[in-house]
Amino acid sequence: MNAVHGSSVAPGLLEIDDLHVAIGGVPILRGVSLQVENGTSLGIVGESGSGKSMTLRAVTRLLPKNATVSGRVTVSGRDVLAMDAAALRRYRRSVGMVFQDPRSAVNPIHPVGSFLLERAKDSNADLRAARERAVATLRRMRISDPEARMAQYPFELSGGLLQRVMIASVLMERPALLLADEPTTALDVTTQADVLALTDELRRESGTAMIFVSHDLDLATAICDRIAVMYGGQVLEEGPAAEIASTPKHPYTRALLASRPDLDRRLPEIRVIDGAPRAASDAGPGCPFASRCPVALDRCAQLPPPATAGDHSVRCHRIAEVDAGILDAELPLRVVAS
Ligand SMILES: Nc1ncnc2c1ncn2[C@@H]1O[C@H](COP(=O)(O)OP(=O)(O)OP(=O)(O)O)[C@@H](O)[C@H]1O
Repeated sequence: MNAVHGSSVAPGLLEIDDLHVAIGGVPILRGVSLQVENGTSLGIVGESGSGKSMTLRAVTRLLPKNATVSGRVTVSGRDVLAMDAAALRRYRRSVGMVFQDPRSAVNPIHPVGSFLLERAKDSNADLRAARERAVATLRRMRISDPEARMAQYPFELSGGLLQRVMIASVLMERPALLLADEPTTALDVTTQADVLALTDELRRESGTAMIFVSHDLDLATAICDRIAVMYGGQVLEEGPAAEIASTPKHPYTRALLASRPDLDRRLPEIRVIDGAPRAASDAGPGCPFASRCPVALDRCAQLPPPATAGDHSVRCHRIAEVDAGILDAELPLRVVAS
């Protein structure tokens, strides 16, 4: 499923360049640079508090009032940070957004059909055509008996079904960009996989690019073209999903992979990385992972700039040794259960 589309030469649909966000003077994002090309998907992965959601919020300027922002965010060449209120409203309407809890995004007192029709009408004034389009989209999302579903209220639908309705309604408008923040975290594992596979299928059909935020590296590598690994408000590694999954380089990415549950062995426990994640607000100029990193050196007190090989970049002083396999014992990709 992983494929890298587009050319690294063509300008991206979305360009984030040296983005800094502070809230009430507390640094949250510390120089995030990312690119998403038309029709491709980027997974942003990291532990809680690493700045994934804040990055998405900065893309739509949905930040707290006391936030200060610097850097550049451009979408199709338009400078998002410089938009006036009217331009920002238009721009936000053009971006699809899906959040963790579908119930928070729908009005509980209206049937789901009214919500879908509202969206279908935006691009088609004819009510009958809008209804047909809404029903077809539900069917495409493999929702059985879509006409009956249209008359149901949100509480009558399971979380998985309601999230599928939400995603269908967002993709119906064929946005150039879909922002999905942990869209399946509230669902059980099997439903998660189904919903994500369908989302990916539909977004590819409509040529929609996606940023998929998740703490689950496996899930993100399964559906995204590229992966950015964030920690402490910074991107520590970025590259093609298949490469990140097979040859992760940053010690933090390796720790994330090693700490996932071992499904092959059906071990129920989830292993965690030793130590607590560090918030961007606590980090100095050094690598934010240094205090938990098994191979940290004194020089990790300064985070190096990204070292790029092909289209895979990593911020780590020990990258040459990682590449040479010298640190494999200290940075295992599988932790053997004791
Ligand atoms: N409204 C806010 N005011 C102040 N700090 C905030 C606010 N929202 C988030 N933060 C802080 O910003 C940092 C990044 O938060 P963010 O929500 O982007 O993390 P995340 O990686 O998405 O985590 P999670 O997976 O838990 O959602 C955290 O340290 C968080 O405490």
